Amino acid sequence: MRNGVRVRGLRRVFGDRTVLDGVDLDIAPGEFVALLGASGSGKSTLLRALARLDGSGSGAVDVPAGRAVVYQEHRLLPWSRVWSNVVLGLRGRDLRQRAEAALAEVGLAARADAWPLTLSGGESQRVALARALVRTPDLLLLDEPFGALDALTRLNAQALVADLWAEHRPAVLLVTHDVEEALLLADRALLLAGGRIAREYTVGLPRPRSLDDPEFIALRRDLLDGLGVRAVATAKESR
Ligand SMILES: Nc1ncnc2c1ncn2[C@@H]1O[C@H](COP(=O)(O)OP(=O)(O)OP(=O)(O)O)[C@@H](O)[C@H]1O
Repeated sequence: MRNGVRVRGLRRVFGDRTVLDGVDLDIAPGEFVALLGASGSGKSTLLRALARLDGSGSGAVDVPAGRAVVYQEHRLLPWSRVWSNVVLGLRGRDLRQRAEAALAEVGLAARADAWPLTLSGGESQRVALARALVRTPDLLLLDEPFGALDALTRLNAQALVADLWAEHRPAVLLVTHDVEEALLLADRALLLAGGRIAREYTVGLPRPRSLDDPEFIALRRDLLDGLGVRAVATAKESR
């Protein structure tokens, strides 16, 4: 059976700085959760704990064994062809076929034999998504995966992630600075502040979501308020 995420009382201290101070977090199987918070609030630290890349915290962290992480920078190996990057570290037969199937899902079947340096930023990020998909994760951890993309490419990448999530239904934790991105994609948006999940917003809007929906706009304002950026929101809305 698929399982989700259960974190209780997670604390992580760097030197004399307590970054995570008793985080409780649940993500149900198949649920899409966005994590927002000020720069330095500990979002990536929490994501790394869920990825089990950092075992130095205290508290209980239960996560599914099948996990995949996508970072802001795609981390493709330049000396390996695209398909081989997708299945990097995997063993078994049919690796090429599995890579091609995952690349087809992100619209890059034709680039299987390309070198990573010949790809655009958006294409590289789609390869990174294919590399995550091919592992059929129960938990997909996305650390600002679209942060380095231009606005249009970013919108396309968000739509792709929405489609892939609907198709495969992993539990997702998406770390993002982008309130609209969180509200377009997530079932819940969490605000990390003071080392804890300080606020939680349920995004009960039907998908696909529209930026013009009055409920979307109201939620966006709430979240920006929570992040303490009301002035920016007002300026943007009055344009
Ligand atoms: N390995 C480390 N050693 C020392 N301090 C660290 C380490 N990793 C993170 N920190 C500190 O912990 C705090 C939280 O970092 P983290 O990267 O989790 O924040 P974040 O919310 O993801 O920030 P941003 O939105 O800017 O990416 C920061 O002050 C950072 O300097």
